[in-house]
Amino acid sequence: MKAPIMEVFSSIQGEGLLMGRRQIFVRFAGCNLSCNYCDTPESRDASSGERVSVEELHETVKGLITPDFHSLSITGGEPLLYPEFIEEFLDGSPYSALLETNGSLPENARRIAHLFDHASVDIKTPEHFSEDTRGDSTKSDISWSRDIIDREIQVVNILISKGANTYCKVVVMPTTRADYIGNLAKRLREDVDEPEKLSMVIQPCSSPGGWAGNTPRLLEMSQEAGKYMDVYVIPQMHRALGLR
Ligand SMILES: C[S@@+](CC[C@H](N)C(=O)[O-])C[C@H]1O[C@@H](n2cnc3c(N)ncnc32)[C@H](O)[C@@H]1O
Ligand SMILES: Nc1nc2[nH]cc(C(=O)O)c2c(=O)[nH]1
Ligand code: SF4
Ligand SMILES: [Mg+2]
Repeated sequence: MKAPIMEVFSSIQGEGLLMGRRQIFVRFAGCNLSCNYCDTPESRDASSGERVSVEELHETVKGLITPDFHSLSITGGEPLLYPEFIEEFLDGSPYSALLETNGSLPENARRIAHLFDHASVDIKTPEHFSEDTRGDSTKSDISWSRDIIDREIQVVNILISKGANTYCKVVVMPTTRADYIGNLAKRLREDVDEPEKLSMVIQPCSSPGGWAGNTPRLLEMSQEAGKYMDVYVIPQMHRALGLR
C-alpha cells in the first residue's frame, strides 16, 4: 500500500502539549481544508508528495531514530485522509505516535484512533477561511461553523474514548474576539463527553509581526476560555527558533 508523503524528518515538537519532545515527523500530502494561515500550504496538494510504501516508511523512520526520540508526529496536509495506510503503518509499530489533525473526518478517525497515544485536534474558526466560505466573524457566535466544529468534537470524543491523550488547538489572530474563544470553550465543555480530559491550546498565528502590541488580547482569550476549560497559550516554538 502507498500514500503521498511530502517529508519525513526529525525535529523537536514545536507546538502544543508535547512541545520540546524529539519527534520524527511524517507529513502526508493532501488536505481537505484551505486555512488561510496555513504555514505549509504546499502540503495541501496531494501531488506535492512522493508515493511511499509502508515498508519504505518504516525503513526511513528507523534511520532517523535518535537517543532522545520520544514519538512520531503523524501530520500533513491532513493525515486522516489516509486511514488505511496509517493503520497498516502504525499497527505493530513499536513507536508512540501523535496525531496532528484538523478533526474534520470522524469516520476516518474512528478507524485509527486506537493507534495513537497523543492527539492534537485543531478547532478551525471563521477567520481561518476566505471571505466566501466563512461566517460572520464580527460576532461572538460560533454558529457559522457548526458543521465543522460538530465534526471536530466528534473526533475529540473518539480519540479520548480510545485512550489518546488529547488536546485541542485554536490558532488565533490579533483580531480574534476573546468572547468568541470563550464561547468555543463553553461549547467544548458542554459537548465533549469527558471535558476534564481535554485542554485547549491557544496558538498565536505565526504571521510575522502580527502580535506586536496585541498580546493583551491573548490574556483576554485565555481568561475567557479558562472559565470553562483547562487552557494554555503556547506559540510555535520551532518557528521562533528556526527549527524545521
Ligand atoms: C500544517 S497543520 C497539519 C495538520 C492538520 N491539517 C491541522 O491543521 O491540524 C499542523 C498545525 O500547524 C498549525 N499551523 C499551521 N499554520 C500556522 C500558522 N501560520 N500559525 C500558527 N500555527 C499554524 C496548526 O495549528 C495545525 O494544527
Ligand atoms: N518542529 C515542528 N513542530 C511541529 N508541530 C506541528 C508541526 C506540523 O507542521 O504539523 C510541526 C513542524 O512542522 N515542525
Ligand atoms: S487543515 Fe492543516 S494542513 Fe490543511 S490547510 Fe489547514 S492548517 Fe494547513
Ligand atoms: Mg509545521
